[in-house]
Amino acid sequence: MKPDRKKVRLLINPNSGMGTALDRIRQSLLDHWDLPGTDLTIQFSKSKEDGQDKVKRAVDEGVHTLLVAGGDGMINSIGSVLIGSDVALGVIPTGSGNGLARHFDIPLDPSAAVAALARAEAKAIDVGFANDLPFFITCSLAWDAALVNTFEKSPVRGILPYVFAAVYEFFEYHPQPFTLQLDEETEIQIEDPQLCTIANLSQYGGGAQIAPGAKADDGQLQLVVIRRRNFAKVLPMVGKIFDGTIDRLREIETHSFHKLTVHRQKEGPMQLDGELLSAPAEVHIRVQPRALNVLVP
Ligand SMILES: Nc1ncnc2c1ncn2[C@@H]1O[C@H](COP(=O)(O)OP(=O)(O)OP(=O)(O)O)[C@@H](O)[C@H]1O
Repeated sequence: MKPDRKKVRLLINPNSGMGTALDRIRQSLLDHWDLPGTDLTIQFSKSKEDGQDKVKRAVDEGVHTLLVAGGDGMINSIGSVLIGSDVALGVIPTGSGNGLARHFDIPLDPSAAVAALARAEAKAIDVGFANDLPFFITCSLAWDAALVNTFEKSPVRGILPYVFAAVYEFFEYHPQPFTLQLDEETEIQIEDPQLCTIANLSQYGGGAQIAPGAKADDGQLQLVVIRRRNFAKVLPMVGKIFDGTIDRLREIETHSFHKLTVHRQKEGPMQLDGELLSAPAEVHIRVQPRALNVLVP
């Protein structure tokens, strides 16, 4: 069914630590979205599967705008169903990292986000795929993936446990050699890759900008690689990642590409939009240009 502009649906992740945000989101919806003639419905996404079923139904029912209150993991699971559709995805950030919302300057206060999205335009953004699994923000394959394992065990969310996990895994993670085949033209061999991130948007979340120059709709992805260094050399990089100047460091290699194959010696961790998976030794990355419509204020 063709989307009907009047049909707006809000899907809420009750697992993403919303606290009192729900009341404020409700009020902001009434103020900015519940206009005469609008068919506004609110649903909860109890799990990834439940959310995806509800989104499929929303698409079938001709919903035009799907607002999602959740973190980057939730956005990934819901957005995956919307790839290639005409539905506009509006992100109300209630997660801990909120990398997608930060990239697009969507207000981090959920009720302010609801208001800003009411005035936003839909913009088609690129979607990355790693072994056919979609990602909108980043995919990581080395220490930058392994640290998510430690972060997920932390009972608290936010930037501090993330930094703690990064330091802890810095000493635990043992790099394995990677061969990187970019667009069938360039081959790069790296004996000791510490960090190997593929970025569609600029940051992991929490303000940590790993690819400050990444553009959402340029039809390309960015590969960012850092070789193993001693801890004293890595420490100054932390400030650079937060002030958006990490790409000026000599130690960083950045390449834009459409297609990339990563050959590792053995299987290893993979991070997709903040979620940790185990991936085989060979990972195929590609981009689908302008495949997802996102509301950008
Ligand atoms: N569609 C979904 N519906 C309900 N829960 C989901 C969905 N997708 C993921 N989750 C789970 O919800 C929890 C919170 O995830 P979410 O991505 O919303 O927030 P977060 O992880 O704090 O945010 P961020 O990724 O921005 O740091 C996780 O346990 C995640 O596995």
